[in-house]
Amino acid sequence: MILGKNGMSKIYWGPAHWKEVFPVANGDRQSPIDIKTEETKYDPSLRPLNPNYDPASAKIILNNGHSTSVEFDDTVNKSVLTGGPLSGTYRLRQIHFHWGSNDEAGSEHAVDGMKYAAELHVVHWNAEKYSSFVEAARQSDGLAVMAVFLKIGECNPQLKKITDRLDTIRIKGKRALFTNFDPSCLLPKSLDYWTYFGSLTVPPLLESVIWIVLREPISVCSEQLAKFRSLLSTAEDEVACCLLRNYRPPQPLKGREVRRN
Ligand SMILES: CCCCCCc1ccc(S(N)(=O)=O)cc1
Ligand SMILES: [Zn+2]
Repeated sequence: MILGKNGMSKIYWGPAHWKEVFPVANGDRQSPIDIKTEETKYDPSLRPLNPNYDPASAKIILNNGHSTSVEFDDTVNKSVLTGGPLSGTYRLRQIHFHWGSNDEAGSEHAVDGMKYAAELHVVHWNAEKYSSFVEAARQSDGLAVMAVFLKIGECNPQLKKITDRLDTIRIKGKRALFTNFDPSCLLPKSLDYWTYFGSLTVPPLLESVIWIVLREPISVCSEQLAKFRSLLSTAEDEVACCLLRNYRPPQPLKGREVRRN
């Protein structure tokens, strides 16, 4: 572990320093990106997205210090994503969020330079070809992440199921039971999407993600976002520090194509 002058591990120094520990940060297929809609290419071979989730797969909600996630049982093919740009069946692993210190920014992907207030990531892995999430995370077609933009507006009753539990997992490392939850309830009406080949947006930044970015945002109100910002990035025995922002800025496209259905 490389420690910085303030004794913090370099990872927590933020995106500008990640390349010192993870050289792939300067790779050819890094995420997120700014999607320039005029340059996206219609691809008739892209199929409709087909998310098929069982609410019983939901297990726990946790605060890992850099986001809050809901973890699902991915030992069987009970909650899967097929269709879209994907060949084969990708198994649901977890969902998590990215947000900013105010409502003006917080999403990781941008659309024509515009950032939304937050972004939901629905993380799946290629269980047809690989035997575990960690193995899949090292393969170029190992992961599929569906990104949903959160736009400031009406409070979102479906998101309330998550924001109402955040006060029980304020401290890094805390987890709580969280079941009977189908993440499809957080998807917009339209499943139209952009898709491109990219990476994890946090260390180890592995270039193993087929990104599927939904074009229609869902709504979130300021009060709900404030609850995400009140999560702590610190553990019990540390001086409390709020998780005010956890988004990586857009990365160079390096010639990649962004397709749309
Ligand atoms: C070898 C273990 C890898 C754990 C990677 C966990 C992770 C999953 C998704 C994302 S995100 N923001 O790109 O959707 C980031 C990190
Ligand atoms: Zn993410």
